[in-house]
Amino acid sequence: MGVEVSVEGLTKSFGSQRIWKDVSLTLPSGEVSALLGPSGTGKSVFLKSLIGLLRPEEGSIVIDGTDIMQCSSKELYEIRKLFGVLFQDGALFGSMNLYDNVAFPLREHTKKPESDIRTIVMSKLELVGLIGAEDKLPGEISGGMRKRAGLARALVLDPEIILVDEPDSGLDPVRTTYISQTLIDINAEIDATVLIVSHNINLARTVPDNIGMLFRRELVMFGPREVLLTSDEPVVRQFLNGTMIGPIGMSEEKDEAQMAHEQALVDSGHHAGGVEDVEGIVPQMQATPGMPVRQAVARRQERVRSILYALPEAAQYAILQSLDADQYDSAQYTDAYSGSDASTEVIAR
Ligand SMILES: Nc1ncnc2c1ncn2[C@@H]1O[C@H](COP(=O)(O)OP(=O)(O)OP(=O)(O)O)[C@@H](O)[C@H]1O
Repeated sequence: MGVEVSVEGLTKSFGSQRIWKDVSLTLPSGEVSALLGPSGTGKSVFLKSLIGLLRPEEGSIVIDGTDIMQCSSKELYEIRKLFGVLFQDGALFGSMNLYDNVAFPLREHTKKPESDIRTIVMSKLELVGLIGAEDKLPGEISGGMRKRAGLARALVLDPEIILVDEPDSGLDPVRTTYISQTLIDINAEIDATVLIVSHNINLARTVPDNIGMLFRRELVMFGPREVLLTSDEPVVRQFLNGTMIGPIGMSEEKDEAQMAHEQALVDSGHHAGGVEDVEGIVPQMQATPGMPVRQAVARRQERVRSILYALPEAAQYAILQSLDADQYDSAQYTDAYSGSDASTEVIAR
């Protein structure tokens, strides 16, 4: 099972530019989490901080018992071996074919013979659906194939934590769904802890077990998917529906006057863009039939049961709906609704 990543009070600035402050969250072991947020809110900076490529000025990042903010560079080197990272463009070497690109970390970091390397590389290429394309150069294949090759390379050292930066960027909706399915299948197969950074609404609605969102230099929320997907927070609703009406603006956050002006335009008949209000929760994607059972599902059910009372009412209801009726008698929890605090905005992390 993948390891837990626990972030506490993390703050990052570049010079006088504050990116985010006091970010605390825990990526549960072996579950798939997604970090959403408008462009420029520092999602990639967060991801790079987790692997120690950027250094926040405050806070802790505890991975497998080691705080990488405090540890030695030798310890950080060891911790990094737990990670597989898919950068936005796949970050492949342009002069190497896909086989050599995927084999690269094995040749660099292990002493495995070429016969073992071949077995591993081919199995990862098969997992991402690239068998037959081993001899192609990155420049000869589509963006979607480059991403899948980058994913295969991120997997060869059997990572316990997989970080994925915008798997959907540059892909059409269908290819985005295919790569989403691949991520779920990988989680089923190797039970790694996964963090996906994205602003793709479909992916956010269907892939992760847990969702967080960055906005205005803060983590607005982080928790089971049902919390964000049922949230009434204006910024969350606007983001999920992709409309212009709400606190998120084109280049920076809007002020009250701008919001009032836009609302007046819409009130007088102007289209606010985006999709119709999508209410409720669409089912989460499952591992492809024939793949191993995704262990995260049962673990997560146990986990959300234990924090159910601390969640907003709508999220509690959605979670109860999603739990297997055979295993779970929701009637015994009905009383919990009346006692819960529906105005809770930030949930237990
Ligand atoms: N190495 C760096 N030095 C200085 N500023 C940086 C550095 N890396 C990122 N930034 C700044 O940090 C802010 C957040 O960038 P980041 O790429 O993390 O945003 P993001 O949420 O991932 O955006 P997008 O969704 O558009 O990819 C930006 O203003 C960016 O210019």
